[in-house]
Amino acid sequence: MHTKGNCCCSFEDYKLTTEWLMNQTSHRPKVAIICGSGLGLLADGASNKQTFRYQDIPNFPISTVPGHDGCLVFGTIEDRSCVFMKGHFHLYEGYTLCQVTFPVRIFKLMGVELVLVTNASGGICPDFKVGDIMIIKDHINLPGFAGQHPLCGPNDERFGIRFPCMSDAYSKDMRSVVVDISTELGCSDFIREGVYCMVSGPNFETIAEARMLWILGCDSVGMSMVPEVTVAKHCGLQVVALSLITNKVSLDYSREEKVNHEEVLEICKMRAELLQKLVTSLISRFNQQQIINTN
Ligand SMILES: O=P(O)(O)O[C@H]1O[C@H](CO)[C@@H](O)[C@H]1O
Ligand SMILES: Nc1nc2[nH]cnc2c(=O)[nH]1
Repeated sequence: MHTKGNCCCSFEDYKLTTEWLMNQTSHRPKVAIICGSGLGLLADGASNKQTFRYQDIPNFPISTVPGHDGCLVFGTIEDRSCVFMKGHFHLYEGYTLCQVTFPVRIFKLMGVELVLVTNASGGICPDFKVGDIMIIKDHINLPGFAGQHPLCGPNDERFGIRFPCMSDAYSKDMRSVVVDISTELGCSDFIREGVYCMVSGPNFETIAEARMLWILGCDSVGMSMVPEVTVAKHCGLQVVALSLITNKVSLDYSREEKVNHEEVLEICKMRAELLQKLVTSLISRFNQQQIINTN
């Protein structure tokens, strides 16, 4: 791999990994599901599964965070091939954003059309409760403001244009499908919509930082997803993103609770089944409505 700006992967690196995977599996997924912290269980609902450990896939980074299994699972849901990332990558692990987003371009080259991202985040909006699921309607790329952006460096036109538009990263139509499905599943009480802010982590927020994020318009905060969504949008993939509110972020100096990663994983376990139902129904609805090309 060569390095230029934040970019450390060449088109040949992406091609090599894609060809390797396509030679190993007959699955040709149209949907990729990126499972956030503790949410790898989302893959359990698929059948005809074929699993690859990240360390066995050429050029793939390796997961180092508890709650991220570190494997790519191909499987079918409602007769459609999907690919699940059980665990994704973070800046705080020491990866470049090129490495963090590497799988997204592999999905693109494999023929994926829709990326469904899940993650865990802290609720800033005081109305949010632990266990709520926030449909992401927009994001703030805080590391991006400081130049930590996955598209910095030479632009490869084979993936997308130099200056991509991000104002429609999370399509309204897709978001309304999620709302409809949650009503059908009887879980609309847990569903919220809001703005996710990415910070680099790995520390959780100070109270002053949390207050600043609330003033800036953020409803929840986490340490992932925005680079993957940015790269997905850049290469023309559709995106749906769901964030599980695993804790309430303290905006008040008198609050005694202290957040920790174990609590985050515990809440993910508690909501995994519901999220799995939601994801499965979403994939089947997208198929029915031919939001995903069925060829
Ligand atoms: O965004 P995901 O990986 O779901 O997880 C969130 O939870 C972890 C902290 O507990 C961080 O990795 C944060 O980003
Ligand atoms: N930055 C951040 N990431 C999280 N992931 C889960 N909860 C949180 C949180 O409160 N803050």
